[in-house]
Amino acid sequence: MSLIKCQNLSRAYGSKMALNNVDLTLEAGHPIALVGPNGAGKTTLFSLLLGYIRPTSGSIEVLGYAPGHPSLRNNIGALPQDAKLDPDFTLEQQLSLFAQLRGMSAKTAKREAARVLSLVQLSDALKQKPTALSHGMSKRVAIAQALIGSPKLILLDEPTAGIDPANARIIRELIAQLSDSTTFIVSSHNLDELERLCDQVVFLEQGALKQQVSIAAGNHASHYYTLQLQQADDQQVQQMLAQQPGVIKVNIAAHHTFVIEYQESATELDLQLLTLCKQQAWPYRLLLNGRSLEDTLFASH
Ligand SMILES: Nc1ncnc2c1ncn2[C@@H]1O[C@H](COP(=O)(O)OP(=O)(O)OP(=O)(O)O)[C@@H](O)[C@H]1O
Repeated sequence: MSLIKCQNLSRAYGSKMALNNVDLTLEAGHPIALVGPNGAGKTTLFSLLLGYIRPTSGSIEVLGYAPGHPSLRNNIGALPQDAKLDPDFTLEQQLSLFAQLRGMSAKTAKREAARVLSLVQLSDALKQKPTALSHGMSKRVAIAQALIGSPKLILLDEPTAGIDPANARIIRELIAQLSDSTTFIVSSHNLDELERLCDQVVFLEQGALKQQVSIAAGNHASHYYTLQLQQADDQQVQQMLAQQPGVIKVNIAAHHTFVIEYQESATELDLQLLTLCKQQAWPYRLLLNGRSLEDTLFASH
């Protein structure tokens, strides 16, 4: 059984199609990235999966059930984009309450509150009220809430938006650590972060599913090198790289950064490229096996 199965899924707000005929099947496993420009329909998809809103047409199943089904109550958790905590209650009180709403006894719920707070490295804040927390800490508490009951699926809408690198790292490490038992779907605009975290990317644009790419180890790395120089005449370098044996195509991905697509048979191209840098006295910054997620999604083919 698939984790998520959407067939011809559409959702309109008035005349606006927020999602348009999306067919999507996702299996449980490593974290999945959900990306797309503002207004692409990411939050709408999350809201549909959680059963907060209903499709205008088409079908949607989570773990074989329609969203909102009681069997999903303990199997799906979420961090909404604008998660808010009640300023008047301690974290222990709030998280215990959420655990009780998921069917736990008061005693178990208290233990669960302590467990999830320790997962986000905030055990010391158990008796504190949200007003005592920084923005990054508040976000971690909101994520702790999504972890209550160890659901099989957790949807995280921009979990690291607006928080500092140290807090973002704690969140990333937590997602990686829990991924054996929970599948995370992470919506974010930070492609570098998603690339480090996720194996699969779902790309929405204007309500339509544009691409579904696998970035599992080596998968999108194959047959691409990314070469970055400290200084270069980009057009000239592009031309010379394109003339190398085994090279299919060279794109200028950014200032002084070249994505080189090559034939499988060109096994020594890395050496060739470094030799060329030396011969031409190009000051090189890095040579990377593969290409960035950004380039994978947005390169013109
Ligand atoms: N409640 C609503 N009423 C009317 N239109 C809505 C509503 N919610 C979303 N939309 C519209 O649906 C489209 C998809 O919105 P959605 O919030 O799902 O996008 P998103 O990909 O999450 O965007 P962002 O990256 O900005 O969070 C947008 O055009 C948005 O304006």
